[in-house]
Amino acid sequence: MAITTHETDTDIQDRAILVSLVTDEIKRTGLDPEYSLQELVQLAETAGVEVLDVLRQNKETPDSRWFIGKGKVEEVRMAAEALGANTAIFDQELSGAQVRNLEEALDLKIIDRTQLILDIFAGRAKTREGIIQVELAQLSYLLPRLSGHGKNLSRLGGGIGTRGPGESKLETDRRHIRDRIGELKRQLDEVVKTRTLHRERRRKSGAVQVALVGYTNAGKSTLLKQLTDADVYIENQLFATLDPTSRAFELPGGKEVVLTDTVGFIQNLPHEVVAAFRATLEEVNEASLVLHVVDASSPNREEQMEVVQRILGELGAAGKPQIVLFNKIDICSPEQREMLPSGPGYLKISAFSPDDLARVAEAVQDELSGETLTFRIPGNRGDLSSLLYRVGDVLDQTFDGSDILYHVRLNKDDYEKWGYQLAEYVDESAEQPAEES
Ligand SMILES: Nc1nc2c(ncn2[C@@H]2O[C@H](COP(=O)(O)OP(=O)(O)OP(=O)(O)O)[C@@H](O)[C@H]2O)c(=O)[nH]1
Repeated sequence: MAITTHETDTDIQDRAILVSLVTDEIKRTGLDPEYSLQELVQLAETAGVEVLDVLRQNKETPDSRWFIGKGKVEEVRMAAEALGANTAIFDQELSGAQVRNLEEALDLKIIDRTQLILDIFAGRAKTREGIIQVELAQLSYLLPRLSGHGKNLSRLGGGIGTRGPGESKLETDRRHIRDRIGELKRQLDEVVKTRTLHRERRRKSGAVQVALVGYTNAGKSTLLKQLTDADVYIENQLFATLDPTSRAFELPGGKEVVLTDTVGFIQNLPHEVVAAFRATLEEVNEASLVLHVVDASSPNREEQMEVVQRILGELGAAGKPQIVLFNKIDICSPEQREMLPSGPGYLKISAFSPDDLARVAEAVQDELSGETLTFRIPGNRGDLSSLLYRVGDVLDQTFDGSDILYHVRLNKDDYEKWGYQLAEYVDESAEQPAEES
């Protein structure tokens, strides 16, 4: 028997029917709806939901009242009754009216993909910044979906879709929610300011940043832990990491860099999430190097890599130097291994293999170490001499008439930033000192 949505016991186990509507528009995007649905199953399980059945419909356009066709509504109702479901989760975004109509027709709690992701985020956020960002994303999502009386919200029972902003808060009117959004944005601005100060401090201290990015569940946290011995939360679940975690990571040459794990990416990452998490995600822009962790064992590896590149592009980080780490090679089939691209910028690894971790550390060191250049600086340009000392590692200096010759080791990122001032002083005829081994 279906449990009605009037229940308020927060311990109720959500038992859900999953529903996917494949419209012509979705077909045009080229995204695989079956893959999306598989991911929805994983998301639901991550949120602690028991998935009872999965129903699909193909339809040119969504129904404006129920999203799916009327016949399909009846099918969902019958399945829910037969299996004892209390929730229906839709793989696509629903409008407020569609949620209300479906609730009425089915007497089930109605959740869509975005709400499910936001709900997982709400359960995971730990830092103040993360908590503010999730609430902001949830309220931005809910505001345009509020009915005049907020009826759909007050009918929500316990379990998924109800974490984060408390029910009493949700029952208040739109103005109240707008005020709260304004307040959260102010709080977030404060947090962002503090974060910017920290970044400035890190930059001044010369700490080099390396960002781990990747599709959710690719193994970013595992790598962070393995590379730095950090105590990091790892789960075979989506979005185990929500708040960015930074740890010192020592390179083989002894230099320390700051390694940061960011929130996992996913296709159709709700735009409320991207907007609210922009400040966190933009940490990637501060990095000198991006380590793109890929689950090489996933049958959807290529789509996942594309999603990550697209989101990096949206964040303005597409041009960053990048090393692709094909992770979980230990569980890849020989065919999967063979399909992987190889060459510079690609490594095939298992996060559990010490040898592979050493190769990662070496690749990071090589990528960051940059090159040694000789600069011929006129003796009266003390400003350029001090710039060289500030941004590079001056190996030695010799006088040549009124000029000073500097041998300087510059990392690529610094050279990109400062090179324009120094480029015309590079002395290409000078002999480079031998590389340190
Ligand atoms: N077999 C195998 N499993 C791995 C490897 N690396 C990570 N895993 C497993 O993959 C799962 C996900 O790992 P996480 O490190 O939590 O992944 P994540 O990318 O941080 O995930 P999000 O927090 O969702 O972004 C865990 O069960 C890990 O134990 C690997 O090299 N080989």
